[in-house]
Amino acid sequence: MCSWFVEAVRIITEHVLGSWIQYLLLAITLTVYRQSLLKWKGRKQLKLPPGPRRWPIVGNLLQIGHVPHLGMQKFTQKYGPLVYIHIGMVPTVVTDDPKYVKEFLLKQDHIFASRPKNIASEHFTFGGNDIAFAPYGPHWRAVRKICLMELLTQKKIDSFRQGRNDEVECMVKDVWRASLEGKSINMRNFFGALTSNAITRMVLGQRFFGRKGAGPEIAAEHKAKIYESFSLINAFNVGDYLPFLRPLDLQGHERRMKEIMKWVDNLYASIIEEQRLEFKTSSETGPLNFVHTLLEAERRDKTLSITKIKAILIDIVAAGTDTSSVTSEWTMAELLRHPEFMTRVQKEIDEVVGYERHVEESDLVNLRILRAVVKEVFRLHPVGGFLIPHISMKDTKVQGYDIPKNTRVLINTYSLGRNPAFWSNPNSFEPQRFLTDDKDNVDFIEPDCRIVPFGAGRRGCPGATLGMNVVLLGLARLIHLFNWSPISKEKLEDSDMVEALGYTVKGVPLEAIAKPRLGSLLFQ
Ligand code: HEM
Repeated sequence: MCSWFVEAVRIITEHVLGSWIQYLLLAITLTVYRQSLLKWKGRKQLKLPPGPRRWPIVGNLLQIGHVPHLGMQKFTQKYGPLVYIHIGMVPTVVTDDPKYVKEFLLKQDHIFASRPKNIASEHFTFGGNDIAFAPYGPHWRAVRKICLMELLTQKKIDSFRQGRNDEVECMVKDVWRASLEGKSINMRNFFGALTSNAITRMVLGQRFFGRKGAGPEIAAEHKAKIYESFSLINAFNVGDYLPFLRPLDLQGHERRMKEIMKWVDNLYASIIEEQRLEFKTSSETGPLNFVHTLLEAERRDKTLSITKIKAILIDIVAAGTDTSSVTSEWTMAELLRHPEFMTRVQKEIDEVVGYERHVEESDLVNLRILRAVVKEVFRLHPVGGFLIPHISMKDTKVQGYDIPKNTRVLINTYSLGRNPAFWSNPNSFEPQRFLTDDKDNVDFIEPDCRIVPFGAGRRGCPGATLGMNVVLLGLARLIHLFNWSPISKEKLEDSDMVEALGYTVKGVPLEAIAKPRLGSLLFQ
C-alpha cells in the first residue's frame, strides 16, 4: 500500500461520491494504510530467525518438496537450528535442535501449548472437540484432565492388563498357525490387529479383529479410515496455507475428510448407544470401558456432550493404534537387519524370564536391551516426521529471536534424531548408545530433549505408558517364542520403508518368517 493509492481513493471519492461517504472511505483507507505500514515496520524491527527468501503469496511452499521433514531438514542444515519460513501465508518456525525443542516444549510451554486450527482438525475433531488438536483453553484443559485423571491412570491401565495379555496371546497363536503352514508373516497386519484390539477393547469395550471381533469388513475399514485420516491430517493441504483456494478443494482432501467422518461418526454413535444400554443393564458396579467412564462423567458434567465424547474416543483410538504398531514394525525390521541384536534381545529375555513361563508386563522394565533397541528406533524412525504442530499464543523471544504471536512451530523429530551435532554416526542403528550408563532402567524420555518420541510438556502424550506396554509385550513374546528371519535379504532392504509423506511414516509392509522356538511354552 502506498501514498499514490490513498491519493487515488481521495480523487475518486471527491469526484464520484458524496462528501460524507468520501470522508468515511478516506478514513478507512488511511487506517488500513497506517496499520499495514506499522506492521511492516514492526516486522522489519523484529529479530526473526534466519530463513530462505520467500515468494509472494506461496511463501516457501514450493521449496519444501514432497517429503516435508526432509525439505525442512535441508533448511536447518543451511540456515541454522531455528528457521523462519512462510508456508503459503502461514508464518512458521522449524527446528531440529534440542536447545530450541526444550524452549518450545518445556521452558516456554505456557506460550506454545496451543494447536493451530486447520481444515483436517476441523473435520476430524467435530470442530475442535477432541484433545490432540484442540487449541489451548478451557475445553482442552477439561478433556485432558478427564484423560489423565479418569481414563489413562496407572490404575486403569493395570486393570486392563489381562485384556492386553489375551490379545498378545491371540497374535502369538496366529503367528504360530501361519508358521506351521509355512506362510510368511505380514508384520504390519499382525501388529495392526494387536494394537487395534488392545486399545479398542479398553476404550470401546470390543475388539475389531479376529474371533468375536466386529467382523473383518468393519475391522479393515476402520483401520483404513484411521490410517487415511492420519495421512490427511499431516498432508500439506493447500487450503490451509492459501485460504482463498480452500473452496476449490484442489486436492480433493476435504471431500475425503467429510466421507471418512460420516462413516466414523455413524460407527462411534452406534457403539456409544450399545455401550450406554450395556452400562445401564450391567451387574458390574463400575465402568467396564472408556465409553462407560465418559458416560458416567457426562452425568456429572453437563458440558460433556455426546459430540465431545465421540471426539475423545476417536482421538484415543487413533492416537493409540498406528503409533504403537508402526513402532513395533520398525523395531522388528531393525532387528532383522541386525541379527546380532535379535540374538542379544532373545538372550536377555531368556535370562530374565527363563523357559518355563511367558513374558509378563512386569518383566518389561528389566529388558534393558529391548528397551534400548526401541529407543534407537524412536531416534531413527519417530512415528511422525514432526510432532503435532504447536502455535505461539503471544509474542515472545526464543534464544534471542523474536517469535510473534500465531507463529506455527514445527519440531522436526526426524532430523532431531539424526542431527550430527548431537549424535555420533547419526544414520546407523546403534542401540548400545543407550546402554552406556549403569542405570537400572532405559527410559524413553530424554530430559534434554535430544529425542522426543512422545513430545513433552503440557501437550506431551498421555498414553505413553499404555502404548509402550503394548509395544514391548508384543515384541518380547514374539522374540521369546520364535526365531525370526527375513523372507530374503533383498526383500528386507526393499521393505525399507523410505519415509513417506504422512503422520506415521511407512513404506512397504515388512514380511518375515517365524519358526517356533519354545514349542511347549506356546500352549501354556
Ligand atoms: C508408541 C506409542 C505412542 C507414541 C510414539 C505416541 C506419540 C505421541 C506424540 C509424538 C504426540 C504429540 C506430542 C506433541 O505434540 O507435543 C502424542 C500426543 C497424544 N497421544 Fe500419543 N503416542 C503413543 C501412544 C498413545 C496412546 C496409546 C494413546 C492413548 C491411548 C495416545 C494418546 C495421545 C493423545 C490424546 C495425544 C494428544 C495430547 C494433547 O495434545 O494434549 N498416544 N503422542
